[in-house]
Amino acid sequence: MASSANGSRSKVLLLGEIELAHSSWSAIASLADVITPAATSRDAFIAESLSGAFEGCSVAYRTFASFSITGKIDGELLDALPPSLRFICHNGAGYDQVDVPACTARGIRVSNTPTAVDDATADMGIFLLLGALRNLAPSIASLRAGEWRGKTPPALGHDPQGKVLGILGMGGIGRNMAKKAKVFGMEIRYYNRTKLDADVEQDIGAEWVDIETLLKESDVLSLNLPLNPNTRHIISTKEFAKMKRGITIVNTARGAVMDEAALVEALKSGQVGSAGLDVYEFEPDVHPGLIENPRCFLVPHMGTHTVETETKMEEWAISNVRMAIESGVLRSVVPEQRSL
Ligand SMILES: NC(=O)c1ccc[n+]([C@@H]2O[C@H](COP(=O)([O-])OP(=O)(O)OC[C@H]3O[C@@H](n4cnc5c(N)ncnc54)[C@H](O)[C@@H]3O)[C@@H](O)[C@H]2O)c1
Repeated sequence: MASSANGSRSKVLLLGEIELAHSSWSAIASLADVITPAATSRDAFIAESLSGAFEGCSVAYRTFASFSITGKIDGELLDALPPSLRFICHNGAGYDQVDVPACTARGIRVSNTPTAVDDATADMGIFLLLGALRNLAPSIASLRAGEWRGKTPPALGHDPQGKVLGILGMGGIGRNMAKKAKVFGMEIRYYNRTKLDADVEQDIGAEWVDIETLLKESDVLSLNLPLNPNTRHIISTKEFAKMKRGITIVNTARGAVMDEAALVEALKSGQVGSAGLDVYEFEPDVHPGLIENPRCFLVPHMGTHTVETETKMEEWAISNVRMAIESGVLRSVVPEQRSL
């Protein structure tokens, strides 16, 4: 049976719910004691931790939704958690809710769930791309309001065929989306910090361009890069001004990689023709300028919201918990900690 350094049974802190992978989680519960916080707010969580409730926990499993209990996993929170904590297993590909440098400074390793999310999030990207290009939001609303196509006919949409799709951030989701967009007859360009190997580029059928060219030549721009201090507001007023007038913007990454207020202005002026958005800068609040704009095709952060993908993500995150308990290593440590 897995045990901690002092020979006692391992303890796992469960932050959030297990929704689907119940039998894999039961197997964890047979290996380790599972501690669940009673707190429902950050202040109460910190107080509960300081009272010793999580003493001896070496691994934490956390969900995106557990942010409502703990807030950001930052230095303040880590200082309140017991020094026994060595691993944080995040259920999600994007881990901007976790301050990785603060974890690294305390010797805590962080994992995420790469690849498990690729198909579902890229599918959502394609759905938003088509919905925004085809200008579907007003007709969906008018039909539901019992007005068929509305009081005035909806504006004509655009076809994806022959359009340039620019992908900013060509990781797992970007590459998956590129392949799917190709089937719709789109020409794929991308900018990534590191250029893909030539054989991968050829397999996907995508051409690397610098970021200026990507902004200037894309008919549709899809944001697929992580949110971190380098990428926050990577797209704002200055970048919109460099784009083709009437561009379509798709964002399934994180709201704050784009300056949402600047997007609202660019939509108002017509510089941005339409937007398909899954993510927002201040979730769950959505800028009223997006909600009231009929050229915005909006969904509420539904990228991975399928039985199959949520199951895969939970299984993946749980496999990190299991490896941490059994072998003291993580299956998928986040890129920033790979060289440590
Ligand atoms: N909407 C959703 O439900 C949902 C689901 C999964 C992931 N996401 C978001 O999508 C993001 C991408 O996910 P992924 O699995 O493809 O990640 P990934 O790590 O596989 O790919 C991200 C890519 O972005 C590149 N990148 C990083 N900084 C860059 C920069 N400044 N300029 C250009 N490229 C840069 C990286 O080199 C990498 O290739 C995640 O970080 C997450 O925030 C959202």
